[in-house]
Amino acid sequence: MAEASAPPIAVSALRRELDFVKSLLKSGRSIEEMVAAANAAARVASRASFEAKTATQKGGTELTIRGLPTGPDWDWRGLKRWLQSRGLGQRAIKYSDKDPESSVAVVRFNTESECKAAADMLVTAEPPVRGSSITVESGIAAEYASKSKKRQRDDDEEGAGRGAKAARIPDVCEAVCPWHKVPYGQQLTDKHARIVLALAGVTDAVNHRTRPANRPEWLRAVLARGQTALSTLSGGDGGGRGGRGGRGGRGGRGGAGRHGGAGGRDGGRSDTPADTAAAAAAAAPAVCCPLLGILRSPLLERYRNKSEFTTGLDEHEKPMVGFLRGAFQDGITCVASPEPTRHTSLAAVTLAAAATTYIREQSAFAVYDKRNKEGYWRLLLVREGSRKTFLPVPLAASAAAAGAAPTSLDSPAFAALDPFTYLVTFDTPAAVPAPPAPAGAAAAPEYDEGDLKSDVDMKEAAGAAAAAASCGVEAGKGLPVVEVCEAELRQPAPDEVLVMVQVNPNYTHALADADAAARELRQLTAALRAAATAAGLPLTTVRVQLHTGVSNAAPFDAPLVEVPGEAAPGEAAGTAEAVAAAAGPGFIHDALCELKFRISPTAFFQVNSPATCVLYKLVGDWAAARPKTLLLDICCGTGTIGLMLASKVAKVVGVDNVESAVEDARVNAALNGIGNAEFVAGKAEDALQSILDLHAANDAYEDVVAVCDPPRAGLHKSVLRALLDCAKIRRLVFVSCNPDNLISNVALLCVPPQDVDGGRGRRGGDTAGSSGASYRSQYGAGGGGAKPDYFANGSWVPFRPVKATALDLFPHTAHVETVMLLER
Ligand SMILES: C[S@@+](CC[C@H](N)C(=O)[O-])C[C@H]1O[C@@H](n2cnc3c(N)ncnc32)[C@H](O)[C@@H]1O
Repeated sequence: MAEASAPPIAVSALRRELDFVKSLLKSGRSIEEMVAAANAAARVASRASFEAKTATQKGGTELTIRGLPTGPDWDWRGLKRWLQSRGLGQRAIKYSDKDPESSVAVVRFNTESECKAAADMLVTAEPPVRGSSITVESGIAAEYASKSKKRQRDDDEEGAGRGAKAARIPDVCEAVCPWHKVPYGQQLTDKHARIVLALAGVTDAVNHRTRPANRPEWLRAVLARGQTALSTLSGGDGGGRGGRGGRGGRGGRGGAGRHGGAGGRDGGRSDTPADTAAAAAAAAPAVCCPLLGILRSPLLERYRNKSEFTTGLDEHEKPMVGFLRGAFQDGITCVASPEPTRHTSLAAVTLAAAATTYIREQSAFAVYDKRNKEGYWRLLLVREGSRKTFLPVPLAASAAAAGAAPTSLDSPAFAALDPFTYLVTFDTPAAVPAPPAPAGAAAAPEYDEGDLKSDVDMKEAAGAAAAAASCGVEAGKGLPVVEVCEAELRQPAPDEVLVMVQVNPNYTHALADADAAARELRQLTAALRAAATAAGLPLTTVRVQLHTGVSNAAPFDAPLVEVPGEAAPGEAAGTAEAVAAAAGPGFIHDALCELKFRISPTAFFQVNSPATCVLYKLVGDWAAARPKTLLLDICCGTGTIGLMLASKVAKVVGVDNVESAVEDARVNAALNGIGNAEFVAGKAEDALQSILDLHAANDAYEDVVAVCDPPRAGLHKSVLRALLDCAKIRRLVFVSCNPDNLISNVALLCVPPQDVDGGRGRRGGDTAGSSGASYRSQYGAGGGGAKPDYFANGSWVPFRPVKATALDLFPHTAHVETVMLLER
C-alpha cells in the first residue's frame, strides 16, 4: 500500500524539545520532580492567565479584531497602516502573519483609556476591505491567550510546514485519527518508544518506592545499567544519546502534543512520533524488562469493526451523523462525515451517510444538543461481524494443529500471507523475539516447574533488557525500523451488521407525541435498511437505546428496545412477533483465531479483529497455561481470552462488570463447545476475592495464571492486592491500552510489601514530602485521610517484570496496546 506522504518535520522545534529533554536528564531530576516543576509552571501560567482575564474584565489594554483581510498581501504592517489611518497609535500587534489565512489580530495600546477610545472608534469604522465586516472584542483572543510564545512559534513553524491553518477547528481526520499522514513505520517507531518510556516508568516507580536494602534483583540489575547510561551522558556526548541516572527513565509523557489532532474519540494523545521516539532515544531509559518489539496491525485501512457516530450539526449548520471535529470541552460541536478517515469501515460510512440523509431531508425531529439537552437523535453505533478470521501463526501449522475448518481460511489473501512479515523489528538483534515454534514444537515448554521454582535469572533478563534499551539510534532520528511489511489484507466484507440508534426520549416532541417518535424510528430504520441492501450489507439487527444523560456515553444498562411497530417482510404488522423478527437477534458474531463470538451492542469487543488475533496469540503463549492450571480472565468482556485458552487449562473463570458481555461470554462458551469456563458478572474489585477463595485453594489446580485486561483506568487497587495475596498466582499477563496506568498498576505489583506502604515519602536526598505525596496521588498506596489502605500488612512475594511487547491495534491514532509478563 502506498503511504500518505509524511509531513515535514519542524526540525528546529524538535531540536528545542530535545534540548529541553536533555537538560532535564542532565539535571538528574526524577519523574516526580519533573512533574512537580511542570505543575508549578502550569500554576504560574494559570495565575497569569487569570490575572490577564481580570485585567481584561476591568478594561485592559488589548483588543481583539476579527474579520481582517487574509492572504499574502495583508499582514501586521497593513493592520498598522490601517490603524494609523484612523489616528490610532498602538503599542504592539500580535498577528500571525505566518498564516495568510488568519483573520484575527490582537492590538495592545499604551493605556486603558486609549484602548477604550480605540474600541469605540473601531466598532463603527469602515473595514479595511469594503463589503467585509470586522468585530472588535476587548481582551486577548483565546487562540493567542492560550498559547505560550514558544508554543505559538512551534505551531507557526509546524503550520507553515504542513500548510495548515493556525487556530482553526481540526478536520475530521486530525480529530479522530491524528496520525493519518504519518508513515506507518514512523507510527510504530513512536509507539515502541512510548512503551520504552512506560517500562522505564515502572523502574522509576518501583525504585522510588523501595528502600535500597529491599531492592529486588531485577531492579538492581536495571539500575546498574542505568548508571552506565548516565556516565555516557556525563562523558560529554553532547550530540549522541543521553542517559538516565539511577532512578530509571521517564514515565509516560504528559503534556499537550503538538502534532495536531484534537483528541477526538480516537484522537487521544497526539505527540509527534518523532517527539516520543527522540525522547526515548535521548534518554536510553532504564526499562524494567526487555521490550521485544512492536507487532504491526495486519490491516491499516478501514480496520474498525465498530464505529460510534455522533449526531450534530456540520460546518454549514446542517444535521450530520459522523465524528465530532474535536473535543466538546474545547468548545467544538461541529460534526463531519467519517468518509475521509482512514480507520472507519465502508459499511459504517455507508450507514452514517444514510442516517444523515434521512435526518436532513425527512425527519421532523432535531439532532440532540447537549448544551440545552434538547433534540432527539444522538448517536449511531455500527458493529460488524465476520466469519473470516486471521491466523497469526504459520498457516499450515495452525490449520493442522487447530483442525480449523477450511471455511475459516477461505480468503485467498490469507493463504498468500507470510505471517512473519507482520513482525516489525528494530535493528537490535538481542531484542528480536524468537519466531514462533514450528508445528511439532508448538508445545515446547517455555515455562515449566523449573521456572517456577528457580531464582530469578537476571543475567539473561538484564542482557536482553540492555539490548532492548540500547537501540542504537542517533538522537532525534528515531528507531530504525528494519522491516515493516506493507502487504495489505483487505477487510473482509461483514457477514452480519448491527446498528444501535441512541435517542433522547425526553425530547419535547417525542414526549408530546409517542407515535411520531415511533414513526421517526421506523423511517430511519427503513432508510438504513435500504442503504444496506443497496450496498450488499447484511444488516441483521437494529436496536434503539434510550438515553437521557448529558453526554452520549450511556450506562451499560440504559434501556435497549426494538424499533416500535417495525414489521419483518411476511409478518403481520402490529404484532410483537413481527417487531421482534424485524429487529433481529440483538447481537452479531465475529470470528477470532479459531473461535466464534457473539457480541451484544454494548459489550466490549476489540475493534481491530486481525490485530486482536495477534494479541490473543501472544497472551496465550505468555500465559503458558498447563492442563492443571486455573486461568483467571480478569475484565473478560465477551470471554475472548479465557475461551481461547480454555482447551489448554483445567478451568477458566472470567469476571466483567457488564452483564450483557458476561451473558455473551457464557453463550460463547457454549457456541464453541467449551465446558470448563465460568463467568461472573460484577466489578472485579467486588468479585475477585470470592473467586479466589472459591477456586484458587482447590488442590485440583496446581497453579493459577491471571490474565488482566482492564479498561483505560486500570485495575482497582483491591484487585491488585487480591492478586498479590494469592500465592498460587506466579504468572500474570497484563494487557494494557494505557501506558500510564500500566506503570501505576505494574509498579504496585512489583514493590515489596514492606515498602509499598512504609516507603511513602522516602526518596534519596530530595523533597521527600512532596514527591511522596505525588507518588501517593499517582499510585495510591497507603493514601492518607479516610481512604482504605489496600496494601497494609502484606507479606506477599512481589512480581518481577519479565518481558513486554507492544502491539498496534489502532493505526493512525496515538493509542497502543502493551502485553507484559510478570512472574514471581
Ligand atoms: C479492555 S476491555 C477487555 C475485554 C476483553 N478482555 C477483550 O479482550 O475483549 C476491558 C473490560 O473491562 C471491563 N471492566 C471495566 N471495569 C471493570 C471492573 N471494575 N471490573 C470488571 N470488569 C471491568 C469492561 O466491561 C471491558 O469488558
